[in-house]
Amino acid sequence: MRTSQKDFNDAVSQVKLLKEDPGNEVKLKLYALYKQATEGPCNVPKPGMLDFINKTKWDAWNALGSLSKEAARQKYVDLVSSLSTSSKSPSPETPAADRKPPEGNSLVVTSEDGITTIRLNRPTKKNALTTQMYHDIIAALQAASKDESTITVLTGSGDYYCSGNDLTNFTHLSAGGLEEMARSGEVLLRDFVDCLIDFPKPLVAVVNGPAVGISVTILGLFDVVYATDRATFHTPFSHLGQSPEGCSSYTFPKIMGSSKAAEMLLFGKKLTAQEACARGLVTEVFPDGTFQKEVWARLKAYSKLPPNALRISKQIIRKQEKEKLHAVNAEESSVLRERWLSDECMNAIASFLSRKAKL
Ligand SMILES: CCCC/C=C/CC(=O)SCCNC(=O)CCNC(=O)[C@H](O)C(C)(C)COP(=O)(O)OP(=O)(O)OC[C@H]1O[C@@H](n2cnc3c(N)ncnc32)[C@H](O)[C@@H]1OP(=O)(O)O
Repeated sequence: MRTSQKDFNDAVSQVKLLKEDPGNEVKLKLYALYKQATEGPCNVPKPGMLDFINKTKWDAWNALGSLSKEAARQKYVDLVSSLSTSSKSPSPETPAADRKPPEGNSLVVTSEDGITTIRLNRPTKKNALTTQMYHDIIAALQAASKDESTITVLTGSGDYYCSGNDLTNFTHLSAGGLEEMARSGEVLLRDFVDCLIDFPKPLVAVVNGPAVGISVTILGLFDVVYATDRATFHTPFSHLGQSPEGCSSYTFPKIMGSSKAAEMLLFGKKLTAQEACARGLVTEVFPDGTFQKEVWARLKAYSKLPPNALRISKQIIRKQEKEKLHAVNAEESSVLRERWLSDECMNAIASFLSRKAKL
C-alpha cells in the first residue's frame, strides 16, 4: 500500500508528541529518512570533521544512497508507527520491577551508618559521566572528606557500574571551539583525579556491573574494590584514539606488572571480575545474587572502626606516593588534551555517535 503525503505529515506530527525520548539512534534514523523523503538523496557538502553532530547527521542521510522519496516516506511512517506502539504509558498493572528507575539526579549522595555513598545514577546511559557529573563528584568527595562518615563508597545504579566518559561531552563546544573544549577537559580531568589522590578517608568502589574507561583507571586510587562476578573491566583507549588517565599509566603496572597492564591499557583487553581480582585490581569478587547484601554488611562492620585510626593509617600508606601521583596525573591529562584534538580520536567519537561502532 502506498504511503500518502497525509500519512507522512501525520507521522511527522506524531513524532513531536512521543511520550518517551526514542534515543539518539532512532532520532538519527528519523532525521535521515525525513531528509530523504522531503529533499531526496543527500547532495549537500559534508560538514567538517570537528562538526560532530552535523557530520553524524550527514552520514546517516548519505547512507540512504538513492532510496526514492516514496520509499523513504514509507520507512519513516513505519518507524514512527512502531515507536508510537512501544511508547504507550505503562498500564497500572506493570510490575514495579519492570519499570525504569527514575533518572532525575545523575548523582545521588547519601550518608548512613557511617558510610557516605556516591551513586552514579544515569542507568539508561550506563552511568556515563557527563561534565556536570565530574564537577558533582568532586563536590561530593570534598563534602565527604569533612562529614561524619568513616568510609566513602562510589557505586552505580542499574546494570552498569559506569561506561566511562560520556562521549557526547565532546559535542558541547563553546565559542572557543575544540581547542577550548580540550583545554577545559584537561583541567577538569586533573582536578577530578587530584581529588581522588588526596581523599583522606577509606575510599571503596562497589562495582555493581561492567566498568569502562576512566571508571576502571581510577580504581588504582581506591583503597578497596569489591566487584560482582558480572562486572568486567575495559579500557579501550587505543580504540578511541585516546591514552590512559586516572594515574593508570603508573598504578596499573605497579599493581599487575607491566605486561598485564600493557595488555589492558594498550590493547584494550577486557577483564572479567575474576581476572581483575587475580591481577590485584579488584580486592574481592562476590556472586551477583548476594553481592549487595554481602558487600554492604561488610562495609557496615568496617564503618564502626575508629575513624581517626583509619584516616591516619590511610595517610601513612599513601603518603610516599602522593607527589608522584600528582605528577603522573598532570602529565596524563596534558597528553590527553592533545589526543582529544587528534584525527584518530575525533574519528572514533564520530563513529560512536553515528552508532557505527560498539566496543
Ligand atoms: C573530562 C574527563 C575525561 C576523561 C576521559 C575518559 C576516557 C574514557 O572514559 S574512555 C571510555 C569511554 N566510554 C566508551 O567508549 C563506552 C561507549 N559505550 C559503549 O560502547 C556501549 O554503550 C556499552 C558497551 C557501554 C554498552 O553497550 P549496550 O549495547 O549494552 O548499551 P547501549 O545501547 O550502547 O547504551 C545505552 C545508552 O547509553 C549510551 N551510552 C553508553 N555509554 C555511553 C558513553 N560512554 N557516552 C555516551 N553515551 C553512552 C548509549 O549511547 C545508549 O544511548 P541511547 O539509548 O540514547 O542510544
